[in-house]
Amino acid sequence: MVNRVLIVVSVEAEKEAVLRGIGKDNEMFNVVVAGVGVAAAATTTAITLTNQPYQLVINAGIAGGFVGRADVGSLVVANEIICADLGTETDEGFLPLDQLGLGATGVKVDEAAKETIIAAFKQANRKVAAGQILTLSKVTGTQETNDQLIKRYPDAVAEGMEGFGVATAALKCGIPVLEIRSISNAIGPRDRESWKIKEALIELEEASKIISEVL
Ligand SMILES: O=C(O)c1cccc(C(=O)CC[C@H]2O[C@@H](n3cnc4c(=O)[nH]cnc43)[C@H](O)[C@@H]2O)c1
Repeated sequence: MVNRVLIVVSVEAEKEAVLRGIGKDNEMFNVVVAGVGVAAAATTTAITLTNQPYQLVINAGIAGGFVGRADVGSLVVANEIICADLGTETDEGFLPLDQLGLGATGVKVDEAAKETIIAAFKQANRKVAAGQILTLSKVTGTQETNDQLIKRYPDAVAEGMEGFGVATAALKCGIPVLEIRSISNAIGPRDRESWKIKEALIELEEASKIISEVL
């Protein structure tokens, strides 16, 4: 049984969806809006974690799903939170920070909490995929970048823009972390009109309700 959980989202609409799911007076959870991107996510998470004790941090929100791995309208749960653009370009391709000996680019999630939540999603007949969730500082908008990412990360299911920031802050504060997102769009050539944000927020609400029942 987890006593207090911090949920970090990037925009107000995600916070509202999460609160509809968990109940707005649920004292077990604190939902904070960090803003978009790793810097906002890391600083907000670190400041919040130093103000009060927490037993778990969850980065939640909407995300892009890799085609064939995570469909629009489904849920994704990270087994590892990866910063996919921290490193260097070379003539032979991208080299991540860890291969340069300069630090880690992945944070493992809390295994027990992850398994509990995946089982609960399945029990509730939600469509869910588990795998790496990539953090990028820009949304993938071409087929070429999509193809490079799926080649570099065969286990990746989705991409967002905050996970690694939240995870790094949680790691440095010694608090376990999860990343859970609902898929609003397929990753690939930019087609903003096709994003199903309303539907993804409804699914995020469903996911939050289930999370509040099992944690
Ligand atoms: O316009 C709206 O109503 C609205 C409501 C909720 C969220 C948004 C966002 O734009 C959230 C940005 C947030 O979404 C993540 N995201 C979603 N799809 C992708 C993607 O394909 N690649 C990377 N990130 C994605 C990301 O974490 C952003 O912070 C708008």
